[in-house]
Amino acid sequence: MEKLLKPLRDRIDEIDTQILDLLNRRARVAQEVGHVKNKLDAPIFRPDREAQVLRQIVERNPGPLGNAELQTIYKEIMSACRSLEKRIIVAYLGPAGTFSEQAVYRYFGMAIDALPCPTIDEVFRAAEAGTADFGVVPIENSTEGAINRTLDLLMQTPLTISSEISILIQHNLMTRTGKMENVQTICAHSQALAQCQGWLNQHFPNIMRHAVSSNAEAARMASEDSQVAAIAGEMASKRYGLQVVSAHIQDESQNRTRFAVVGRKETEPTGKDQTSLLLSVQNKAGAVYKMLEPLEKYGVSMTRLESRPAKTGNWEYYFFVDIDGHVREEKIEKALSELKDRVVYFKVLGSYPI
Ligand SMILES: O=C(O)C(=O)C[C@]1(C(=O)O)C=C[C@@H](O)C=C1
Repeated sequence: MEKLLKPLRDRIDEIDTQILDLLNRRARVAQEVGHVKNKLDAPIFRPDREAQVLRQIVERNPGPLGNAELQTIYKEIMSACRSLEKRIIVAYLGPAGTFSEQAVYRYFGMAIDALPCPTIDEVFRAAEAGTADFGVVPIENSTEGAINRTLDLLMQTPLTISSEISILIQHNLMTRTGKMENVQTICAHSQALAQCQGWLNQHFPNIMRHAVSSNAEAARMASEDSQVAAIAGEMASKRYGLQVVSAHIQDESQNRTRFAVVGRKETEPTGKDQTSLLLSVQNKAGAVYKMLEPLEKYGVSMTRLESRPAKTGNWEYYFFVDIDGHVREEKIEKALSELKDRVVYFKVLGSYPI
């Protein structure tokens, strides 16, 4: 067999030499881009440009490699090139090993410094103060609903949303050995226990369940105690050296969490963007309808409308609205300038590629 493989592997080696050369050529050009940006004091990370590169890859892909796999590879290539310009710091809701951390690496690639923060407030503060270049915060979970603290902080922050990431939340049951023989307790965050309730009732109805501060904390406990099993995501199993007993045990197979990337710079238009708005109207009949009328007039499609009770002031609700398009597109500008006159509170949270 080795004889048959040898010539094929020689060809792979040869191609790898070429790829290596091309990657380093690409990296040197990125370094030049970095020098130009430094001179002009321009932002190093450009979500709009990275989105464009990823779209081009899909458009030009002749196969047999799949689009999603190539995009993963390209995210890492750009992450590595970007880190030669500047290694960016990304704050997120810690501890390490959570789905938030997974979202950070999925979006920015591995060549960054991830900064775990104890609360969502701290994530915003780190990005506002410049301790971090960006923050990654959960906005909404498809089974648990909106993350209220994030929505409240988005209202107050000077930061803008520069991108959005959606992560499929897949829970694994894990122990030190990959077996359940000695396990007395299954630990996880209360939300994870809730999301896996049906599966746990069916498979381990007699093992005690214990809610802890995070799934990563459960994984850390399981790594130190063979009587503990943890429910957590892939990142936690890697970080704490655990073996998977059973993968993807969540009751809802399409359990997703959306995260916002918040930063101090606005994202440029790419031609395929979304804008997030925060609005409020007086509590009068037909006010919400009137608020949205300009969107219809200019043919702007709304992809999300979520209401939150206001805590102060003379109105009762504020609305998180996502629309298709970038604030710098003419039709969006027109629609928003009319919409502004019909509301008591108006804030553009950010425009970013979809
Ligand atoms: O085009 C740029 O502005 C670059 O800095 C290059 C590059 C890349 O590797 O393609 C790297 C970082 C930016 O976020 C966008 C793209």
